[in-house]
Amino acid sequence: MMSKVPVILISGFLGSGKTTLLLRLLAHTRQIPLHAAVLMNEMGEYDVDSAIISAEMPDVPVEGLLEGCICCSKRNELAGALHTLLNQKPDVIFMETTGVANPEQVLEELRSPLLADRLYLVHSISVVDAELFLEYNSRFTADKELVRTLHGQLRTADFIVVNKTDVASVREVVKVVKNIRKLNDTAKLQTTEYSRVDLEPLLEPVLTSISVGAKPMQVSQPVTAPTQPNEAKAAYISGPVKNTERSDSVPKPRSTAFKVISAHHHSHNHTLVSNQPHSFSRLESLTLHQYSPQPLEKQRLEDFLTGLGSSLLRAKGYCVLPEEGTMLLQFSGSRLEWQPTALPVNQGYVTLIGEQLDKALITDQWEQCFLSL
Ligand SMILES: Nc1nc2c(ncn2[C@@H]2O[C@H](COP(=O)(O)OP(=O)(O)OP(=O)(O)O)[C@@H](O)[C@H]2O)c(=O)[nH]1
Repeated sequence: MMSKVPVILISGFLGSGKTTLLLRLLAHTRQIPLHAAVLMNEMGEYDVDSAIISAEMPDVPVEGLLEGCICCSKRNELAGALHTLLNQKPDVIFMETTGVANPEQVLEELRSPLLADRLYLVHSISVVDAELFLEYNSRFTADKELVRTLHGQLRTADFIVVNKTDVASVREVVKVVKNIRKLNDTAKLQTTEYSRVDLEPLLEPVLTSISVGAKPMQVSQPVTAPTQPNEAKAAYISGPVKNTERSDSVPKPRSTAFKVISAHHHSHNHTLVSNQPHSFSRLESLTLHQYSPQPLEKQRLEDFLTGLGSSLLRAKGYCVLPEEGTMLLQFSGSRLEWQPTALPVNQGYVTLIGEQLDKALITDQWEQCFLSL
């Protein structure tokens, strides 16, 4: 009989720190060493997160499912992608969902006959942005489908990472934990920053499966609290918390200055996948290409992104800058991060994810970034 491969599912809202956690897990599996494979699901047309992994760990097999969620529009492609990874005979498969995926449907798919014979879930991890959790909660109240998704991310988890505590006050963190506990009071919960969590207990079932031969397991045994936290700032909470521009000299036709590659409206039609009532999310993505002989200046791009205001929830991509070269751009929670990358990128791009994005205005503003002052 073919042995089953353990799966660790990582979900959580946009920009909460899922890929940051995944990179830590991958680095750790490499040390053990375990042969890990990754299924990456992205809302945009480009697989930024897979590129990050490939740049850091080129030997890790990654399958990307783009422009849709594995919980709805990409659900029928999930089995195929997982079987491709299974052919590489991994010791463990990490699945990272999009920030707007409901893991409840993903778990349902994993239990389907096509997959249940080959895979078993050892952990469902949910990563929460401590700084924005409360804000998103009140902002999206009217979006029933999104609320269901956010709650689904928490309810299905056996391990919850309350991340980004460096940019949230203690009061906020306490409130966030309190809110999470209303939805899930059994999962292990760790508050931390940059997804620094105790990795050993998370990987323990994987090691066990290898030593004793894979045996199916139901979701999900709570993660064993570590005897010694390996990060000073990380803290385990095992139960509910009680307290707390333009030169006319080089005019450019619009079409050469930018390119709107895709505009994806994220809509989960739950009538297709379950008996849930039909409802829609207003979140959408838009990919813009760096496509001009005019260099893209860092400051202009930063002004462009911050100028989009609160409708922009997340932006990521690779930009080729005149001085710095190719840089990975990450924007979440009105914070912008640049990281150098050795990844060969011919043409830069930025994927924007937001609420009711004014595409005409955005593409016009994007064009302005490429025009001489
Ligand atoms: N200040 C701060 N930034 C963080 C922390 N964790 C991650 N980040 C940054 O937040 C941004 C998003 O992190 P990711 O790990 O890509 O988040 P994600 O959940 O995979 O995001 P999506 O791709 O939108 O699903 C990156 O710029 C990270 O460096 C943290 O604890 N504190």
